[in-house]
Amino acid sequence: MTSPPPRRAGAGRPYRGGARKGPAGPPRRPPTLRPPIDDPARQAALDLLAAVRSRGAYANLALPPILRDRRIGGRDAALATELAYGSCRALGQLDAVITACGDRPFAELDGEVIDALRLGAYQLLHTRIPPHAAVSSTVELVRAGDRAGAAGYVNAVLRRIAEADLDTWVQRLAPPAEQDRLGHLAMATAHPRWIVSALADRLAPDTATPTASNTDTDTATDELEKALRADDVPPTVHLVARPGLIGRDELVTASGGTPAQYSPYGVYLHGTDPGRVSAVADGRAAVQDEGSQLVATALATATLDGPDERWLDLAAGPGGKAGLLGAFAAGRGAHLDAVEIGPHRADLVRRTTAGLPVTVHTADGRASGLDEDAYDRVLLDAPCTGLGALRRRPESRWRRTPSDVPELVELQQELLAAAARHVRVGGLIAYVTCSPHLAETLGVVGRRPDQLELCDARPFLPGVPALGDGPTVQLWPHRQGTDGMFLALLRRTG
Ligand SMILES: C[S@@+](CC[C@H](N)C(=O)[O-])C[C@H]1O[C@@H](n2cnc3c(N)ncnc32)[C@H](O)[C@@H]1O
Repeated sequence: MTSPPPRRAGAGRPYRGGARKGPAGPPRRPPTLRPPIDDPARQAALDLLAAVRSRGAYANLALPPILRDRRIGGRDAALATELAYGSCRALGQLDAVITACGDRPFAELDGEVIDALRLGAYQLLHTRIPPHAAVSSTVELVRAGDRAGAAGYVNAVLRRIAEADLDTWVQRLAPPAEQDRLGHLAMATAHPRWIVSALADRLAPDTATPTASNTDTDTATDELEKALRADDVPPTVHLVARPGLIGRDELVTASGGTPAQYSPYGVYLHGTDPGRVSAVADGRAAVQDEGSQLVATALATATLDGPDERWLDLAAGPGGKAGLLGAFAAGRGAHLDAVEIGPHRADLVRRTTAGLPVTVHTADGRASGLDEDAYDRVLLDAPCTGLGALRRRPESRWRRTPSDVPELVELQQELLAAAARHVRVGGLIAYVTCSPHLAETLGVVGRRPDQLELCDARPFLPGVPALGDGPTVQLWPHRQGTDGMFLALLRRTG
């Protein structure tokens, strides 16, 4: 049964706002004249949405200072975080519903009006906040803001949205799953279609073939949906006990956490602020996703013949893996050169590796001037789309575009060629991305320089389940609970 098309809201309303272009547009009230709004959580979420939209802020970096400066804590902080991050994650899906319910082209709406509509739509479609409270609280914020004249329009659109739940809107607006499986999943899980397609290609390359059975396709769709839904689950904080500096058991006791499942150095924190763990404050431990711990540990423990003293990290900022490798190096009489192109990020590497046998170089890894044919172990944790870490960056899925991929692949290939020049014959390179995209992972490794041979990486992640057929490794949030890290171990043969 098909649902009736939604009625559109807003006809006859006085609001005449459009996208603001330059200084023109309706006059604004000075901010100082705004009546105070007693809704700190929603106001914070609304301001975060404005920062993400108007100045390209990263939600996970911009929200903490907003909360801190306004002294928002406890339940209000939790609500602000849920509304702000949730709205960022669901952005494209919310916009589709808003577009269906409004009578004005989305592109012509004022930015502030869009923010309010997103905030209201998120509450209506993704939370248990009663619809009347979601609508009225959002309209109140608009009334108190710079676009007070749009309050009636926002009220009308939100009331129209409230007429149906999320599943109903997905059925109405998404392409039917039988006709367009990926397009339907994109709307249902609030992801851009190209990302759905990229994950589908990586998870089940052969279900796209005409010989794939319906059961294969159903199983692949189930797993794809799990992978997409995992992007909406905020990750547990993981700590790494830097080997030689603090034991894992000691860190468990000191932090009140629990031992990680797979990384021998990992600890899961459950609600404790890592900033309050003294071992983190003094550098014996650090916040680091378990997947990052596993790939760095694999490089440090992979079998190597000959000398094992000179290590290189060719794209090191902000220094998580350099910190772990530096701790391993300290215990083994080795030294790590860490290269990072961004001066600020290079400083972060210096800070996190202070006291360890690590030298940081601010340079382009493609032409760093460091010795060639010289390094025993090389990490190339390449700049990438970050599609394996979308759960950490709420707005990121909507900001990345497919056109980012070829540019990054070119850089990844150039950096891998540089790594191949720096490593000695018989030495090892770990090529790592926090993206499962085929072009950035198997594609780059498939076009590796001739002198690099692919080794089986799986034995160096002992105890980690679901690693597949090898020789490379792809970790997934929905399989191992880690970020979506890719690892290829490459040995130079000539
Ligand atoms: C994926 S991050 C590395 C993360 C790091 N390994 C960690 O665990 O904290 C990639 C880094 O490469 C840096 N980068 C980008 N292009 C580079 C280049 N041409 N040479 C060196 N570093 C580069 C980026 O600034 C970024 O800090």
